[in-house]
Amino acid sequence: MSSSSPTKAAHEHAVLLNSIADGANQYPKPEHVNYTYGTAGFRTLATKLPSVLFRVGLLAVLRSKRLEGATIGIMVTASHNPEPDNGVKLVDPSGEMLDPSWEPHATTLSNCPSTESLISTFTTLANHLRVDLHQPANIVYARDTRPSGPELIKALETGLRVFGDSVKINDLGVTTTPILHYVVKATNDKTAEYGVPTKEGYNAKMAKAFTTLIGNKGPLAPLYVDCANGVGAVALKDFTDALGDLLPVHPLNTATTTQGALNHMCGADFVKTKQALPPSVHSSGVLSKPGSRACSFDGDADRIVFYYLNEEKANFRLLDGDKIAVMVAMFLVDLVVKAKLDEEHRLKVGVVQTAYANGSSTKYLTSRNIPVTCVSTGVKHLHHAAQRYDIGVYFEANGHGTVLFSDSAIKALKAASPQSPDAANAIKNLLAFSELINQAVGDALSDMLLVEAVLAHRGWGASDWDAGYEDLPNRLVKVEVPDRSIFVATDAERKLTNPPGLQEKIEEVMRKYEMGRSFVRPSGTEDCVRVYAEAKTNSEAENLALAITDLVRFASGQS
Ligand SMILES: CC(=O)N[C@H]1[C@@H](OP(=O)(O)O)O[C@H](CO)[C@@H](O)[C@@H]1O
Ligand SMILES: [Mg+2]
Repeated sequence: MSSSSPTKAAHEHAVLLNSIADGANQYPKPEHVNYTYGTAGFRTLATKLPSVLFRVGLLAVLRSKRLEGATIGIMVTASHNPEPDNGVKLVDPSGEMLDPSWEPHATTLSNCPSTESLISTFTTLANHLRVDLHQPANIVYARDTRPSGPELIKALETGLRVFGDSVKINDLGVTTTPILHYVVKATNDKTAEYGVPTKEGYNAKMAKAFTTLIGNKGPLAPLYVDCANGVGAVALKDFTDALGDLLPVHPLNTATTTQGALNHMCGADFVKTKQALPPSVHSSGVLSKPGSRACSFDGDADRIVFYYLNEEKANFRLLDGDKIAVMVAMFLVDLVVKAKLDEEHRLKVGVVQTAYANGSSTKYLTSRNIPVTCVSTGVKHLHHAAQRYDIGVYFEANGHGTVLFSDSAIKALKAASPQSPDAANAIKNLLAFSELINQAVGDALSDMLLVEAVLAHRGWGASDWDAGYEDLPNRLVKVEVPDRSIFVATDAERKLTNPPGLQEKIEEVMRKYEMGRSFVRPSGTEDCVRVYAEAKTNSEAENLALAITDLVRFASGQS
């Protein structure tokens, strides 16, 4: 579009509104559905989402135009949720989640009941946000393997195309959430240092960093990877083709086109919540060989958990996000010490957790003088808190996390003049880790390589890694309540301020259990309240969870 004359501009604006109306009429909003852009964007049954996708397309273009054509990402996925669900979230130019101040705009647009109200809300929004509609826009999008993906992408593309030639689109096809984040970040990186903004660029960058880190320590022991029958299977295949035989990867649960298979009885969420092997991994027998370890991705490959069978009793042992954070933070602290940077450049390594982190992990870190910050659930909170350290390690217990290196940390490492070959080696490795680890978002594939690289450097197997600390037995319970909005949490969601009096009751019950800790918060992604409980023994954790669940039911009017 050009703005050569006021009449022409008015005409172009009218044409735009007409084409929005045409598109909107193809994708009417279903009645009686109320959408919210939450922690993970929009997420619900896929059949309810076409109108949302069309409107998200409009919003993404507004955001890109507002940011002078910076590339905005759109990911169509419902992660670990069941196959009939789907979802969509926006990615900001830095590769981070959409700026929270724009979340309400997404919610407002998606809830306009008619084409007319959509047009008027769009116009108001564009004015209010001071978007110059003549600016160009750049959008990159991708989807996971869900069967509903192609239809939803069509709706999204209809939303993008109403702007005509002013919008450039880059369709990454079927790929993981973290690869989409990587491409967004790399595309917007003016220095072109982050990497080539393609899937191939991602694979090449990681293969190079991993090769630097493993050197002649490879080939490593075989690793079994449960891909949750999702997009991780596709990405893993592409990556291992690029890597060669340094890490012999054996993918499991790769049935990406089998109906109903996605996340079904497998994947990181299954393993973490059931605290058990996926039956398919169990029956494959791959873990019965002593020293074997495996990991599970979730449906869009942004989470990972590891596990193995302990040798004496063949008991299942989970190595979750907390175990990853602890091992990685301890290792990076050691590398920083070895790097012997000058006092003024000494890098501060810190860990960010949520209230779901196992109490033993927090205790282990703090007793070793590693600073720990606790923040509210949701990656955006962790990510921002991690940015306050030179090297910020953040993981949710469920396996979603990464390690952020600040710009000044990278500068200090690049400028350092090492005093010894050991120091030079530590600096080289720290820089290689900063390349290997996805700087935009938690990434199962990158985290898998991170864990394997640390294990290789330590000379550890899974049981050595596990030996650091013993998790407190814990339970996570989903409680369905008539109205979860009455539950209001504070203090990084460790306490409730509402319903009145409930927090005192929770604490009274908690005190009865040795090492008991419990908290209640409304979910940001599902219509439920979550109860977390941990205590010294399994049965105490179970009983504490039951007692707190009863309190929650009672407080919400159920008996
Ligand atoms: C206990 C738990 O695992 N909560 C998950 C879940 O959030 P809830 O707000 O608890 O529904 O989904 C989020 C998005 O994927 C993830 O960040 C978070 O860790
Ligand atoms: Mg996920």
